Amino acid sequence: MHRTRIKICGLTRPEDVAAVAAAGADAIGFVFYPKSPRHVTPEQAAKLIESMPPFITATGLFVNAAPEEVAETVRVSRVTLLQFHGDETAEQCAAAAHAANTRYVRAFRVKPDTTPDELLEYDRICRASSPLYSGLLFDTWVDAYGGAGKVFDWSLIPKDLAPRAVLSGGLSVHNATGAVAQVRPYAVDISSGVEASKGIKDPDRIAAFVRAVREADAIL
Ligand SMILES: O=C(O)c1ccccc1NCC(=O)[C@H](O)[C@H](O)COP(=O)(O)O
Repeated sequence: MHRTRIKICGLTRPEDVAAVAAAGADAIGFVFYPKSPRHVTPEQAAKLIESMPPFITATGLFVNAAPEEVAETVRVSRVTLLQFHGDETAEQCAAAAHAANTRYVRAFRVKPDTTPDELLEYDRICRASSPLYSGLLFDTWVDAYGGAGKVFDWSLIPKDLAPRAVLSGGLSVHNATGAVAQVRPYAVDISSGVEASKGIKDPDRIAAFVRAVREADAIL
Protein backbone atom coordinates (compact mmCIF):
# COMPACT_ATOMS: atom_id res chain seq x y z
CA MET A 1 0.00 0.00 0.00
CA HIS A 2 1.27 3.46 -0.88
CA ARG A 3 1.56 5.69 2.18
CA THR A 4 0.98 9.30 1.17
CA ARG A 5 3.22 11.55 3.23
CA ILE A 6 1.46 14.41 5.01
CA LYS A 7 2.89 17.84 5.73
CA ILE A 8 1.10 20.38 7.91
CA CYS A 9 2.34 23.89 7.14
CA GLY A 10 2.35 27.19 9.00
CA LEU A 11 2.83 26.03 12.60
CA THR A 12 3.43 28.64 15.26
CA ARG A 13 2.61 26.96 18.61
CA PRO A 14 3.96 23.96 20.56
CA GLU A 15 0.45 22.55 21.07
CA ASP A 16 -0.02 22.46 17.30
CA VAL A 17 3.29 20.64 16.85
CA ALA A 18 2.09 18.12 19.44
CA ALA A 19 -1.23 17.72 17.59
CA VAL A 20 0.60 17.03 14.31
CA ALA A 21 2.81 14.42 15.98
CA ALA A 22 -0.18 12.78 17.70
CA ALA A 23 -2.10 12.61 14.42
CA GLY A 24 0.80 10.82 12.72
CA ALA A 25 1.72 13.39 10.07
CA ASP A 26 5.19 13.19 8.53
CA ALA A 27 6.34 16.79 8.20
CA ILE A 28 5.70 20.27 9.45
CA GLY A 29 6.37 23.62 7.84
CA PHE A 30 7.58 26.87 9.35
CA VAL A 31 6.90 30.05 7.39
CA PHE A 32 9.94 32.34 7.45
CA TYR A 33 8.27 34.91 5.18
CA PRO A 34 7.97 38.02 7.41
CA LYS A 35 4.75 39.26 5.76
CA SER A 36 2.85 36.05 6.53
CA PRO A 37 0.38 35.89 9.41
CA ARG A 38 2.00 32.49 10.11
CA HIS A 39 5.53 33.90 10.27
CA VAL A 40 7.92 32.53 12.88
CA THR A 41 11.49 33.59 13.61
CA PRO A 42 14.34 31.04 13.31
CA GLU A 43 14.59 31.07 17.12
CA GLN A 44 10.87 30.30 17.52
CA ALA A 45 11.14 27.47 14.99
CA ALA A 46 14.16 26.07 16.86
CA LYS A 47 12.13 25.96 20.09
CA LEU A 48 9.22 24.25 18.31
CA ILE A 49 11.56 21.71 16.70
CA GLU A 50 13.02 20.88 20.13
CA SER A 51 9.55 19.73 21.19
CA MET A 52 9.16 17.37 18.20
CA PRO A 53 9.61 13.59 18.43
CA PRO A 54 12.10 12.06 15.96
CA PHE A 55 11.27 11.17 12.35
CA ILE A 56 9.16 14.25 11.57
CA THR A 57 10.70 16.45 8.90
CA ALA A 58 10.93 20.14 9.78
CA THR A 59 10.59 22.28 6.66
CA GLY A 60 11.45 25.97 6.33
CA LEU A 61 9.39 28.01 3.86
CA PHE A 62 11.03 31.02 2.19
CA VAL A 63 9.79 33.70 -0.19
CA ASN A 64 12.52 35.46 -2.21
CA ALA A 65 15.07 35.25 0.61
CA ALA A 66 18.79 35.80 -0.04
CA PRO A 67 21.10 32.74 0.19
CA GLU A 68 22.84 34.12 3.30
CA GLU A 69 19.49 34.58 5.04
CA VAL A 70 18.41 31.04 4.14
CA ALA A 71 21.72 29.62 5.41
CA GLU A 72 21.55 31.56 8.68
CA THR A 73 17.89 30.58 9.21
CA VAL A 74 18.74 26.91 8.71
CA ARG A 75 21.69 27.18 11.10
CA VAL A 76 19.59 28.72 13.87
CA SER A 77 16.30 26.84 13.38
CA ARG A 78 17.74 23.43 12.34
CA VAL A 79 15.07 22.80 9.69
CA THR A 80 16.15 19.94 7.43
CA LEU A 81 14.19 20.69 4.25
CA LEU A 82 13.64 23.97 2.40
CA GLN A 83 10.54 25.08 0.50
CA PHE A 84 10.98 27.96 -1.94
CA HIS A 85 7.59 29.57 -2.43
CA GLY A 86 8.33 32.90 -4.11
CA ASP A 87 9.55 34.12 -7.49
CA GLU A 88 13.05 32.65 -7.16
CA THR A 89 14.55 31.30 -10.38
CA ALA A 90 15.71 27.68 -10.44
CA GLU A 91 19.30 28.96 -10.12
CA GLN A 92 18.43 31.14 -7.12
CA CYS A 93 16.76 28.18 -5.36
CA ALA A 94 19.86 26.08 -6.03
CA ALA A 95 22.20 28.83 -4.75
CA ALA A 96 20.22 29.28 -1.52
CA ALA A 97 20.00 25.51 -0.94
CA HIS A 98 23.75 25.16 -1.52
CA ALA A 99 24.49 28.01 0.88
CA ALA A 100 22.48 26.11 3.50
CA ASN A 101 23.64 22.65 2.33
CA THR A 102 20.03 21.49 2.63
CA ARG A 103 17.61 19.69 0.29
CA TYR A 104 14.59 21.56 -1.03
CA VAL A 105 11.24 21.44 -2.74
CA ARG A 106 10.25 24.11 -5.23
CA ALA A 107 6.70 25.43 -5.07
CA PHE A 108 5.06 25.86 -8.48
CA ARG A 109 1.94 27.99 -8.25
CA VAL A 110 -0.33 26.57 -10.93
CA LYS A 111 -2.43 28.94 -13.05
CA PRO A 112 -5.52 27.99 -15.09
CA ASP A 113 -3.41 28.22 -18.27
CA THR A 114 -0.43 26.21 -16.94
CA THR A 115 0.22 23.16 -19.12
CA PRO A 116 1.54 19.70 -18.12
CA ASP A 117 4.46 20.22 -20.53
CA GLU A 118 5.40 23.43 -18.74
CA LEU A 119 5.47 21.54 -15.44
CA LEU A 120 7.61 18.75 -16.89
CA GLU A 121 10.05 21.29 -18.31
CA TYR A 122 10.20 23.20 -15.04
CA ASP A 123 10.98 19.99 -13.14
CA ARG A 124 13.70 19.18 -15.67
CA ILE A 125 15.30 22.60 -15.19
CA CYS A 126 15.19 22.29 -11.38
CA ARG A 127 16.67 18.80 -11.52
CA ALA A 128 19.51 20.01 -13.73
CA SER A 129 20.25 22.94 -11.44
CA SER A 130 21.00 21.08 -8.21
CA PRO A 131 21.36 17.64 -6.60
CA LEU A 132 19.66 19.14 -3.55
CA TYR A 133 16.40 19.54 -5.50
CA SER A 134 13.95 16.90 -4.34
CA GLY A 135 10.72 17.66 -6.18
CA LEU A 136 7.91 20.07 -6.93
CA LEU A 137 5.21 21.24 -4.56
CA PHE A 138 2.11 22.21 -6.50
CA ASP A 139 0.07 25.08 -5.09
CA THR A 140 -2.58 27.31 -6.62
CA TRP A 141 -1.56 30.61 -8.17
CA VAL A 142 -3.20 33.51 -6.35
CA ASP A 143 -2.21 37.16 -6.22
CA ALA A 144 -0.31 36.50 -2.95
CA TYR A 145 2.33 33.93 -2.09
CA GLY A 146 0.42 31.05 -0.52
CA GLY A 147 -1.59 29.47 2.25
CA ALA A 148 -4.69 30.83 0.50
CA GLY A 149 -6.85 27.70 0.58
CA LYS A 150 -7.56 27.66 -3.18
CA VAL A 151 -7.71 24.52 -5.31
CA PHE A 152 -6.28 24.23 -8.85
CA ASP A 153 -7.06 21.77 -11.64
CA TRP A 154 -5.24 18.62 -10.47
CA SER A 155 -5.51 17.04 -13.93
CA LEU A 156 -2.68 19.39 -15.03
CA ILE A 157 -0.13 17.43 -12.96
CA PRO A 158 1.76 15.05 -15.26
CA LYS A 159 1.52 11.39 -14.20
CA ASP A 160 5.34 11.16 -14.36
CA LEU A 161 5.77 13.84 -11.70
CA ALA A 162 3.17 12.59 -9.21
CA PRO A 163 5.39 9.96 -7.50
CA ARG A 164 7.71 12.75 -6.27
CA ALA A 165 5.20 15.56 -6.07
CA VAL A 166 3.72 17.36 -3.10
CA LEU A 167 0.10 18.35 -3.73
CA SER A 168 -1.17 21.44 -1.92
CA GLY A 169 -3.60 24.30 -2.36
CA GLY A 170 -7.02 24.28 -0.74
CA LEU A 171 -6.88 20.75 0.60
CA SER A 172 -9.26 19.82 3.42
CA VAL A 173 -10.90 16.82 5.01
CA HIS A 174 -13.60 17.13 2.34
CA ASN A 175 -11.41 16.79 -0.74
CA ALA A 176 -8.42 14.83 0.64
CA THR A 177 -9.68 11.41 -0.46
CA GLY A 178 -10.47 12.61 -3.98
CA ALA A 179 -7.13 14.39 -4.26
CA VAL A 180 -5.10 11.35 -3.23
CA ALA A 181 -7.18 9.03 -5.43
CA GLN A 182 -6.91 11.26 -8.50
CA VAL A 183 -3.32 12.51 -8.31
CA ARG A 184 -1.63 9.78 -6.23
CA PRO A 185 1.03 12.23 -5.11
CA TYR A 186 4.07 11.42 -3.01
CA ALA A 187 2.75 13.81 -0.36
CA VAL A 188 0.03 16.29 0.47
CA ASP A 189 0.52 19.65 2.18
CA ILE A 190 -2.15 21.61 4.02
CA SER A 191 -2.30 24.83 5.99
CA SER A 192 -5.52 26.85 6.03
CA GLY A 193 -7.73 23.74 5.81
CA VAL A 194 -6.68 22.69 9.33
CA GLU A 195 -6.77 26.13 10.92
CA ALA A 196 -9.09 27.63 13.52
CA SER A 197 -7.71 31.03 12.48
CA LYS A 198 -4.56 32.11 10.62
CA GLY A 199 -1.53 30.52 12.29
CA ILE A 200 -3.67 28.71 14.88
CA LYS A 201 -4.21 25.06 14.02
CA ASP A 202 -7.21 22.97 15.09
CA PRO A 203 -6.17 19.54 16.47
CA ASP A 204 -9.46 17.90 15.46
CA ARG A 205 -9.12 19.13 11.88
CA ILE A 206 -5.52 17.91 11.74
CA ALA A 207 -6.55 14.46 12.99
CA ALA A 208 -9.52 14.29 10.59
CA PHE A 209 -7.34 15.28 7.62
CA VAL A 210 -4.71 12.64 8.43
CA ARG A 211 -7.47 10.01 8.78
CA ALA A 212 -8.97 11.01 5.42
CA VAL A 213 -5.61 10.63 3.68
CA ARG A 214 -4.98 7.27 5.34
CA GLU A 215 -8.46 6.09 4.29
CA ALA A 216 -7.68 7.05 0.71
CA ASP A 217 -4.37 5.16 0.91
CA ALA A 218 -6.19 2.07 2.18
CA ILE A 219 -8.60 1.88 -0.74
CA LEU A 220 -6.08 2.50 -3.51
O1 LIG B 1 1.18 30.20 4.79
C1 LIG B 1 1.56 31.30 4.41
O2 LIG B 1 1.23 32.34 4.98
C2 LIG B 1 2.44 31.41 3.20
C3 LIG B 1 3.02 32.61 2.90
C4 LIG B 1 3.81 32.74 1.80
C5 LIG B 1 4.04 31.68 0.98
C6 LIG B 1 3.46 30.44 1.25
C7 LIG B 1 2.66 30.30 2.37
N1 LIG B 1 2.07 29.11 2.65
C8 LIG B 1 2.16 27.94 1.83
C9 LIG B 1 1.57 26.78 2.51
O3 LIG B 1 1.20 26.81 3.65
C10 LIG B 1 1.44 25.49 1.84
O4 LIG B 1 2.67 25.09 1.33
C11 LIG B 1 0.38 25.44 0.80
O5 LIG B 1 0.35 26.56 0.01
C12 LIG B 1 -0.96 25.09 1.35
O6 LIG B 1 -1.73 26.14 1.71
P1 LIG B 1 -3.32 25.99 1.87
O7 LIG B 1 -3.95 26.20 0.54
O8 LIG B 1 -3.69 27.03 2.84
O9 LIG B 1 -3.59 24.62 2.42
